[in-house]
Amino acid sequence: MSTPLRVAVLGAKGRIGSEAARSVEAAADLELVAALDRDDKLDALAEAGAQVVVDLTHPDAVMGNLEHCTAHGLHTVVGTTGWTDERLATVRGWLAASPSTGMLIAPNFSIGAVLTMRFAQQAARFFETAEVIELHHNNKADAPSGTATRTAQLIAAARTGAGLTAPADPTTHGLPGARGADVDGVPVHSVRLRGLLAHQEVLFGDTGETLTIRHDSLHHSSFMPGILLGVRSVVDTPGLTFGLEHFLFPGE
Ligand SMILES: NC(=O)C1=CN([C@@H]2O[C@H](COP(=O)(O)OP(=O)(O)OC[C@H]3O[C@@H](n4cnc5c(N)ncnc54)[C@H](OP(=O)(O)O)[C@@H]3O)[C@@H](O)[C@H]2O)C=CC1
Ligand SMILES: O=C(O)C1=N[C@H](C(=O)O)C[C@H](O)C1
Repeated sequence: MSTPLRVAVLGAKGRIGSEAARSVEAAADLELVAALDRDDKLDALAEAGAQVVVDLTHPDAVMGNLEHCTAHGLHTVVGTTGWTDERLATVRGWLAASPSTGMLIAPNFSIGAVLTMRFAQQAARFFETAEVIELHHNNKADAPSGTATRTAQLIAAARTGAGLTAPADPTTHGLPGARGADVDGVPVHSVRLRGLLAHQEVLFGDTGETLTIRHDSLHHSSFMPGILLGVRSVVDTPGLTFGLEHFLFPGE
């Protein structure tokens, strides 16, 4: 048997980070060499001989972590949210200076969520109107969720690809926020409720019919196969990969 891949988890005391650390430990081909959280020194990653670092921390922390990891040639698998075009441009710059290093940023690691995004992309050109509702636990740091933002971007891109434009919203009376956040012309609504984990509905409507695509992550275990796939794949994939679909459906 070949030597296990040495993996570190950042955010290892958190909701998803703790589950990820346990999953890495349980995988025969992986070795958990560091489980770090707030206030731990990033120098511990190199000292532990980590090859891949999984970041499941906070949008305020992720950029500093990735700058350090990339500068030290550590591959990264990133579930932390808060991605903007500017942030992606910044990490691309770091990776360009470290050309053999790989980074996977995945808005969602669960297979059902990745499929939801794909189905939404396919449906977008057949329906004039589309809206996204994402529902999460009430301790989530960001809104809209990374998954909902990506879903809306993919719907908008599919519309553009089909020569369609977002329909005008005729709302002239309302309270601020009532129509959700506008992500590339797609309204995105965020619900935060104790008891929930991570859920999303993509609603499409056209003359006389609607289509609803719904996904529910009921436990953090839903994200683990995707994280492990990312860890095993990123070491052979230099540069930035955005979205788990590139590793789930390679070549498509
Ligand atoms: N892509 C995906 O599939 C998924 C992504 N996520 C994302 O992962 C991130 C974490 O979510 P969740 O586990 O719910 O959040 P939690 O708050 O439960 O966990 C985050 C952990 O990271 C710690 N932390 C904060 N800053 C740092 C730092 N600089 N270095 C190391 N650790 C740090 C936090 O410490 P403290 O509590 O002291 O702040 C906490 O223990 C979010 O961005 C979330 O959206 C979550 C699920 C799935
Ligand atoms: O914070 C969470 O819990 C989740 N965050 C990710 C997101 O913002 O899309 C993925 C999933 O929705 C769980």
